[in-house]
Amino acid sequence: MAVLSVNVNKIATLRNSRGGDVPNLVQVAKDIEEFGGQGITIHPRPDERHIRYQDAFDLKEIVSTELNIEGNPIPKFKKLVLDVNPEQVTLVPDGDDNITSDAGWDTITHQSFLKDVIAEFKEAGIRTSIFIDTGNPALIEAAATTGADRVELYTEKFAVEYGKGNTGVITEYAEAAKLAKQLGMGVNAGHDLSLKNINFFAKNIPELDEVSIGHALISEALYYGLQNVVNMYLYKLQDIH
Ligand SMILES: CC(=O)[C@@H](O)[C@H](O)COP(=O)(O)O
Ligand SMILES: NCC(=O)COP(=O)(O)O
Repeated sequence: MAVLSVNVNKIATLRNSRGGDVPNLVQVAKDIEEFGGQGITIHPRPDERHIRYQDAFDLKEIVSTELNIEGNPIPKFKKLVLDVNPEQVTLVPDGDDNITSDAGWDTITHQSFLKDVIAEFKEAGIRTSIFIDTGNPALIEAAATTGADRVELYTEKFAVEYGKGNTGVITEYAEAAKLAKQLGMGVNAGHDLSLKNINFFAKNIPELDEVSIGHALISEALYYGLQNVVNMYLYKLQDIH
């Protein structure tokens, strides 16, 4: 069964909206683990509009499952990750002013940059993952040459097309996952995964190691409650192969 890593960016967004400490990010992360969550994901952005760099240190102290830090490896992000030493780092090619992540890496153009960054993180004992688009096998092949442990399949297109009933979109994800595994990499996935689409996605991607889910999960928790939602995802991910 794929590991469920809960992205808590939106908890930090809510906290920051009042400038205080409600909700308390560390407590929410502890509760998510208590409810069955198998990982905590954060994506500190350069303007720290939701996750602050200090949050990464605070979470490292208490996360007992797996801390995954996502971001573009600009110098201050690299330093943060090396100082915090999470279980996993996911490299995402975001611009500074991105509203959210909107593309995977061009692993061909940035092959040597990624190789160097990945070597540094691996040296520190941190598992590495590269955020990647599907549909072009050459990008997965180039990802493998960087030494990355895993790829994270960027699932926005899947979510949009599946939402319109175009279930055939899964083929490019299935092929990308299969190729990544053949090349010796693990397979993560994320972006816009939700209670509506997670079961179909996971059922069709037997190679799936981990999903990171935030925006939809926190929105769904407004209706069902956080504990129920975590368990609904676990149920939809369990033993489906
Ligand atoms: C890498 C990725 O897929 C993103 O979904 C990201 O982690 C979410 O970031 P925001 O919460 O800033 O939209
Ligand atoms: N890596 C994807 C992630 O952490 C969460 O993305 P989203 O569910 O907030 O779209």
